[in-house]
Amino acid sequence: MTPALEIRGVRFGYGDLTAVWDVSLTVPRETTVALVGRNGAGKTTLLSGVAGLLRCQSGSVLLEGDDISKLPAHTRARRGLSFVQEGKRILRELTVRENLVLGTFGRPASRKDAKALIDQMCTRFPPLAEKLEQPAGALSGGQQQMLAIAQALVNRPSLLLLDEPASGLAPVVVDEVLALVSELKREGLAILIVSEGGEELLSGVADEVAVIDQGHLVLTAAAHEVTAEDITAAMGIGPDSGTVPVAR
Ligand SMILES: Nc1ncnc2c1ncn2[C@@H]1O[C@H](COP(=O)(O)OP(=O)(O)OP(=O)(O)O)[C@@H](O)[C@H]1O
Repeated sequence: MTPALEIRGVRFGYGDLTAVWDVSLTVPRETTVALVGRNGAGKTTLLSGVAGLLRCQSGSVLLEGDDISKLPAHTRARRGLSFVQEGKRILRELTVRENLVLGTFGRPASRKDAKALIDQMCTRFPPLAEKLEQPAGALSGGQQQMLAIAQALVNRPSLLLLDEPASGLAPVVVDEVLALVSELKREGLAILIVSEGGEELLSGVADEVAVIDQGHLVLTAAAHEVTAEDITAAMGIGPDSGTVPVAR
């Protein structure tokens, strides 16, 4: 079956700086792939490039078999790619409802369909339903992350890119976010989730793991076939480095 996402030998960077070198990675349908790596390894750059926020210096990106490498970000969104950027990219001054409505603009929906999609999110995320007419900035950190994910879901994606969705959240909220990721996977979504640590592995959310270091993909494996030590070693984190290792 054609994979949800196929990344073939891509390079992405900023001006003269190349931050991701010749990376190839596949995300099969209904599969969650965790992309892990140290600070500055190139995780966000790779996701931003796949989403179309950075120009492809070389290589190609295929969404459900179609080459989207040259398409602008908004067209990729319309094709079913949703990107939740790190740091809760919601509009704090707008209400929760308005943020959700914005999410429906990626793939044009009739007013009736857009309303149905927002109703679905209210059922899925009761705390958002309760605060639908309040400014998004009034939500807790965890609820803002839920809103960011809900905003991505109303785009009816076939591929969801999640950049460190658990970052800065209380442990109980991290568990909620990871439970949601598992649920979305069960519902058939393909997910590429970035993590600096190993939360996704810990909770068994990821089916596959890809490790990136200094812009190079250094390990890809089925999650059940690698140990925490394999991953830590691939990340270039030694036992004496002082960096918290990936836990399992
Ligand atoms: N806007 C930018 N302009 C120039 N260089 C950048 C920019 N963003 C990132 N970089 C550089 O690109 C490299 C990869 O950064 P990137 O943010 O992709 O890493 P990361 O693995 O996501 O790290 P983190 O976990 O800290 O977010 C780093 O050397 C970083 O300094």
